Amino acid sequence: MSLRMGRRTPTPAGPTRAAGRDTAGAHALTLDSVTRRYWRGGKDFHALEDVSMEVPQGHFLAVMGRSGSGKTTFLQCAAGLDQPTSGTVWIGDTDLSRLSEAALTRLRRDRIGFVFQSLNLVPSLTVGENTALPLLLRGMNPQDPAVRERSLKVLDAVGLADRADDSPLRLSGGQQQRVAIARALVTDPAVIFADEPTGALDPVTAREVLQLLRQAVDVSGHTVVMVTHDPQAAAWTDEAIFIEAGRIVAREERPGPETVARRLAQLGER
Ligand SMILES: Nc1ncnc2c1ncn2[C@@H]1O[C@H](COP(=O)(O)OP(=O)(O)OP(=O)(O)O)[C@@H](O)[C@H]1O
Repeated sequence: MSLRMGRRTPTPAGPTRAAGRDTAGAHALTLDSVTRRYWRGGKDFHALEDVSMEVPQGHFLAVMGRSGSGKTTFLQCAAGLDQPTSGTVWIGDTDLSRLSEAALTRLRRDRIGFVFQSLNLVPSLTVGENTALPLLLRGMNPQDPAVRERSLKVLDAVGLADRADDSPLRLSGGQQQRVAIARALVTDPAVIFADEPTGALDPVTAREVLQLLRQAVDVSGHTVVMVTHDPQAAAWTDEAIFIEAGRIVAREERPGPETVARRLAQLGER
């Protein structure tokens, strides 16, 4: 699966949560009646239809469903990479639909962490520099000791502080994915979106990566939204939602691998 950049119509930057919602601040991510339509084959096609959900802070959510069900569309709309046709997405108290393109770019840079299946590390930079990249994009000076300190801290959290000066090319796939997680953590984001983060890894390495995401939730209180096909991966999360034809059709709290596999099989039968 790959993330696609969507086109947005800039609107004036403005404040935040709709009047009347009394849960401000309690949720890291809120979707309210989010619909994403495409014009396809001469008619409207709903890639996402009337999706509402709230993800509390410090929650680990798995987004599951068959191929083409709408998982990537969900992730892209939730992460501000694509604009819903209707409905609203909040990151914390910020209504994404009210942000200009520039403000949205800043929000993605400063308040959202991304971990993709493809590793997206820059081979010409060291592991430490790759980790610090979001800070440098924010305008921090690479020579600032605080940058080095912060990247070493998150690299330490993923067990790779001693590789800070290495090239990412000298790391295994699993180690590179750990660097990607460190990079996602470096800005202390409101939400980390992970798109099949273990899709390219063997089961043992996948387990290490899932353990780190779990730790980011349990130890540091981060919020993680992870798209996955894998029931074993979903079993590390607090909740799995199941998407079919653009709608959330089921949810499981504390999902076990067998329950998730059964749910997925049921989706296949519908
Ligand atoms: N730009 C687009 N134009 C038209 N249709 C689209 C576009 N992007 C996605 N779709 C359609 O929306 C539906 C949901 O796609 P999406 O990529 O969200 O599914 P997915 O669950 O992530 O699938 P996979 O697991 O195979 O990556 C699919 O039918 C897809 O063809």
